[in-house]
Amino acid sequence: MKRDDYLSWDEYFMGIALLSAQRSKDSNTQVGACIVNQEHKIVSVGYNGMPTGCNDDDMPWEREGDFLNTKYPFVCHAELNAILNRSAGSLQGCSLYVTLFPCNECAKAIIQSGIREIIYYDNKYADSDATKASQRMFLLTGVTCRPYHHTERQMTLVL
Ligand SMILES: O=c1[nH]c(=O)n([C@H]2C[C@H](O)[C@@H](COP(=O)(O)O)O2)cc1CO
Ligand SMILES: [Zn+2]
Repeated sequence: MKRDDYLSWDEYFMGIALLSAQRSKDSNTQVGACIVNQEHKIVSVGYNGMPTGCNDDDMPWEREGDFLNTKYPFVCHAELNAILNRSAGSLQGCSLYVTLFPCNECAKAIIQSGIREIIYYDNKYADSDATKASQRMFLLTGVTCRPYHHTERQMTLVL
């Protein structure tokens, strides 16, 4: 008999975004992203972290203080990493599963890459200007955004 409690596509791809977020060294916000093509094949994943070659232990992870002593000018966002990490092919028509609604800088990269759909898990900075700018650009360019529909499924991985 066919098993019926298998993961839906949305659960599967958001699950991979959530798992990827667990690689983040950011103690405040861990973000994961998973890019999927129209054939439901994963083409890339990413999480927020310092640029390759910038040692995590030598970089600031603070949120406040002098700008250059915070993480903000340095950290590479999960969505940008996922866009840049793909090994081959175009992202035209792809969907992005991401654990946090994209900021305006990532929105630009998302639009330029050809990604046409965003599924986001959390939108904790919904009131920020960055989010408002993203929404404006997504609306203008026809990139659809939908919140992830939580299924309340609990999963435990024994690693
Ligand atoms: O869309 C995003 N993608 C993403 O990877 N990030 C990262 C950058 C930072 O490491 C962290 C945000 O830090 P904080 O919530 O402490 O301001 O999340 C942040 C956003 C939205 O701001
Ligand atoms: Zn961003």
